[in-house]
Amino acid sequence: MVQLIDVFKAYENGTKALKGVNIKLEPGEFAFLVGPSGSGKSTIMKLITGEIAPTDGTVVVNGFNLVNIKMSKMPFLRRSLGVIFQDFRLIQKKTVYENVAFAMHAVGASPREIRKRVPYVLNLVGLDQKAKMRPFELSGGEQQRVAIARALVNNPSLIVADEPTGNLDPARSLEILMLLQKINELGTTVLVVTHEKALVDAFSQRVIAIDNGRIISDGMDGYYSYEEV
Ligand SMILES: Nc1ncnc2c1ncn2[C@@H]1O[C@H](COP(=O)(O)OP(=O)(O)OP(=O)(O)O)[C@@H](O)[C@H]1O
Repeated sequence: MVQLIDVFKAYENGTKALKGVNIKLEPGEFAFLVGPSGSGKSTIMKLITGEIAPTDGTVVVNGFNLVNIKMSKMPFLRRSLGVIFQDFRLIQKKTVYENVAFAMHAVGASPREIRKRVPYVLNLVGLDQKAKMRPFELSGGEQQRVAIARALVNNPSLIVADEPTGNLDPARSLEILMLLQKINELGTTVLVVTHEKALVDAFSQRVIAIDNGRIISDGMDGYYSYEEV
């Protein structure tokens, strides 16, 4: 599903963001990626979405080897992947329904498929009653749930979320992670970047800890190794 093998990333200014990273995420897994600011979390997310390329090593996502992927294959990778950001990135002029429908329209879904699927995902994230509202009329937690519905609507096999609770209060953050866990239980692989220890501790899930471009622990034991650094 996701495999990083001996991945190195040096940015153009010489910053060595990743120094030999190995991560394997099996289909259907849920994992947190944690680490201090500047440790390389976003770099890993950008490698997985194909936004940037590694300097060395191999990145395989949903069966696509991103090191030598043909440009013509990129839409297929993108379709198999849902991405969630800290700042929601919704279209303010569109309603909740339209924001989610737009993601289906963009990949060529028929109006009939859109009419069937959008209400289903809005119901899944608990927003079926707010379909006609626009993002500015919603709370932060609700806006993030729209973004989750949008990420889910094309039925991706993997969802990656980069600090999805960074703009939310603790109660809303917990709700969003519980929703991502529910989506995982329905079969989608989920990788969540966060630096909020309390949140990670609230879940019994795999925690991959990175520091200074290297994986320093990976398992179900939570944050311990990370705290000791
Ligand atoms: N485009 C870039 N050009 C040069 N250096 C970069 C670039 N993006 C990130 N870096 C550097 O790479 C390292 C890892 O950055 P990255 O954004 O992956 O960290 P992070 O763990 O996501 O941090 P944060 O929690 O603050 O978002 C840092 O030293 C950062 O300054």
